Amino acid sequence: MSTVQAPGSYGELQVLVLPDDLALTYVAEGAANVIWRIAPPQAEPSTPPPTVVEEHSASTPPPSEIDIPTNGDSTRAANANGANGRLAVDTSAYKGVLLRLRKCLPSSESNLLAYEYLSTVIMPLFPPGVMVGQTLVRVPPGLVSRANDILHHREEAGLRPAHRRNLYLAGDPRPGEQQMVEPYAFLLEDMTPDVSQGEFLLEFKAKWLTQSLNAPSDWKRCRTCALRLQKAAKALAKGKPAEWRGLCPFDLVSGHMDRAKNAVRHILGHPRSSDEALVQRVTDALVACPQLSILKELQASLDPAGILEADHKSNEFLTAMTLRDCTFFVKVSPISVQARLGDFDVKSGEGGKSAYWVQLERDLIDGGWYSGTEEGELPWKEKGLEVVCRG
Ligand SMILES: O=P(O)(O)O[C@@H]1[C@@H](OP(=O)(O)O)[C@H](OP(=O)(O)O)[C@H](O)[C@H](OP(=O)(O)O)[C@H]1OP(=O)(O)O
Ligand SMILES: Nc1ncnc2c1ncn2[C@@H]1O[C@H](COP(=O)(O)OP(=O)(O)OP(=O)(O)O)[C@@H](O)[C@H]1O
Repeated sequence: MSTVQAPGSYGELQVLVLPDDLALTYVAEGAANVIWRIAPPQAEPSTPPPTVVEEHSASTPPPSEIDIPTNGDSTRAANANGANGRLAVDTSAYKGVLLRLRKCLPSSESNLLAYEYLSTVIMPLFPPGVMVGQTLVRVPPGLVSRANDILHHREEAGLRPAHRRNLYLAGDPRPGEQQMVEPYAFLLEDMTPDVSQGEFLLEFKAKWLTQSLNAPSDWKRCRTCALRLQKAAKALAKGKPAEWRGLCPFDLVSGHMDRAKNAVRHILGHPRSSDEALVQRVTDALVACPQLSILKELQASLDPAGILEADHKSNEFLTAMTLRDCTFFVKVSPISVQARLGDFDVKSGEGGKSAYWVQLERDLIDGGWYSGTEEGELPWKEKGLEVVCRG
């Protein structure tokens, strides 16, 4: 796929249908989605294996596969950017994949729209193998209902994070459950580390890799550090603890080993940050990975006017904002470091977000957060603790 197609011009899409009796295990959740490990149901020794759900040629769709009619005329399988451009799914065991089910959050996009955006806008921007592989699948309502039962049980047992309670999965048709239509879900390339092999997973956002074009010419801080300090000052004013030291994206892409290592120490966190060999290994891998330079270039080229002047309805600008908010998943093993990009959430600028972006930028400029002239007795104003970024 080498051209960007506008959403809406999407071709006929072949989508895998998951069996509704898959075994589900809760893995994690964010604000908008819950991640599950899936496995075939326990088969009786004499019964045939469960319905095989995998890719077939367009001319011979299996019974478990459906076509979504759309307004284009091409046919494509609903897979996005796995190791070689497609996510291979071992459906006999669903090995190497996780299931992502969407919560009933009205502000989030439907999975079909999210997939359309991902495959027509985002995926063509990257070479194969640099994104977390994703596949759109159809989920039977019974599967969602069982997943919701698990969430209810976890909540009753006090196992669900407090700030995630009272929000359940979309697509559960049972009366009494939160109602939102969502027939689709994603299979994701599983980045879970094998801790028994000494692996661990790092998750971080590289945020703004180039300076905001609206920052004053005598800026001392990058957009990400300026905003972090502004947020920290607000928290401190309310008597809350605040993390004001963090990853400076400019260090990561500076081309200077010492600065890049400093950024990686923030990503690794304590106590891993004091393992110099590990810091060096992860830094070498990140500075060599294609994702950072691609993100940096795209963020700049897709937002050439700056957030105060940009057309906030243009796909280019909105994609630049998406690329400033995507997540790095970095699996570190004793012998390798594997980086993938994920969480390319569609930004629409709607619901007051566009106005928020403008106001935030004005506040950063007018409040002196870029120039380092903000008012107040703040911890980073002490000699030796100043937060100053370099381009
Ligand atoms: O405003 P920022 O730069 O702090 O980014 C927001 C993120 O904050 P963080 O990465 O923690 O600094 C924020 O992340 P968290 O919710 O803090 O995890 C969201 O990703 C938010 O996007 P949206 O409103 O969900 O579309 C992000 O908002 P936008 O990317 O739409 O500005
Ligand atoms: N491909 C993956 N491999 C391993 N773990 C994953 C994967 N995708 C997500 N996770 C885990 O699940 C968590 C929640 O997933 P995800 O970020 O998709 O949820 P979300 O609701 O979109 O998050 P947000 O709060 O950013 O909206 C992640 O923080 C991560 O720990």
